[in-house]
Amino acid sequence: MAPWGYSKENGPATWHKDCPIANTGVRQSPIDLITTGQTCAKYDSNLKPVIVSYPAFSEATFLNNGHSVQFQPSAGNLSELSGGPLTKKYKFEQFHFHWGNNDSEGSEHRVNGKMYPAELHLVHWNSESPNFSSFQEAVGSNDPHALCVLGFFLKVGAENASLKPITDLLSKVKNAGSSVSFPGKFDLKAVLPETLTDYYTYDGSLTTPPLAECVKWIVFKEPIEVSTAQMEAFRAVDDGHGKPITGNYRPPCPLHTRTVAASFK
Ligand SMILES: NS(=O)(=O)c1cc(F)ccc1F
Ligand SMILES: [Zn+2]
Repeated sequence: MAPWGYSKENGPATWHKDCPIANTGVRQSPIDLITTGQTCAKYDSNLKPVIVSYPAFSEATFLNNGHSVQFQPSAGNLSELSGGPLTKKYKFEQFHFHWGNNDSEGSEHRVNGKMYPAELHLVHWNSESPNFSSFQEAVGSNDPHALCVLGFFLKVGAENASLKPITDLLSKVKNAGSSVSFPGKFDLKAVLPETLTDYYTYDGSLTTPPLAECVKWIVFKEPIEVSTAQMEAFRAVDDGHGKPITGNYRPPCPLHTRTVAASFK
């Protein structure tokens, strides 16, 4: 079977062939975050602000893996996540993006059916579990909260100076399989909104194969602005089959018996 992707031949509707959980799973991601009505997100006053400790990364690789672009710091990175719905401390692993080929599509999560042009995922793994001591082990652990992914919507507006070092590098990883060592330091904290208080949170999965159901999702209400030029830079990245990656997002999955909590009214 051709490796998975987002085309007609190998896209989300075909993933169940190698990954049955795509169709049988009851906590798959992404989902449509509904804010009113029956199955809507429920305000939980116990939900605290998310706490991130992201010292500027000094050593990292930026790569195009054919289905996204990913920023991966060296193993020594000390970036951590806690607070919010979490009871443990999580270690930062990588961040990557999902985007579309126009501004009306591209995000994986949706809000009342609305898609944003892109979505940033900050991936972390529980560094306090006795059952695993690496990201890869965490993914294979069957622990329901082995991973925590922070999702931020991107919307088109002013140029994002904090993300410019990343979007300026996209042309250097145009070819699938290419990677560059990130020049200088990158301050991820500067990319995020000041306050990480307003978010949706629910139990879900990886949104690409192996679709493991091990993710505590935290999706922030407040989008991050990027310019049209910055969005266009994502759309020029190739998928390894001579075509640009122009829609590396999985459609929303059924909620089943899950509930979504909101940290805000
Ligand atoms: N899109 S995702 O954040 O669910 C994700 C993160 C990984 F580390 C691996 C696979 C994934 F699909
Ligand atoms: Zn992702």
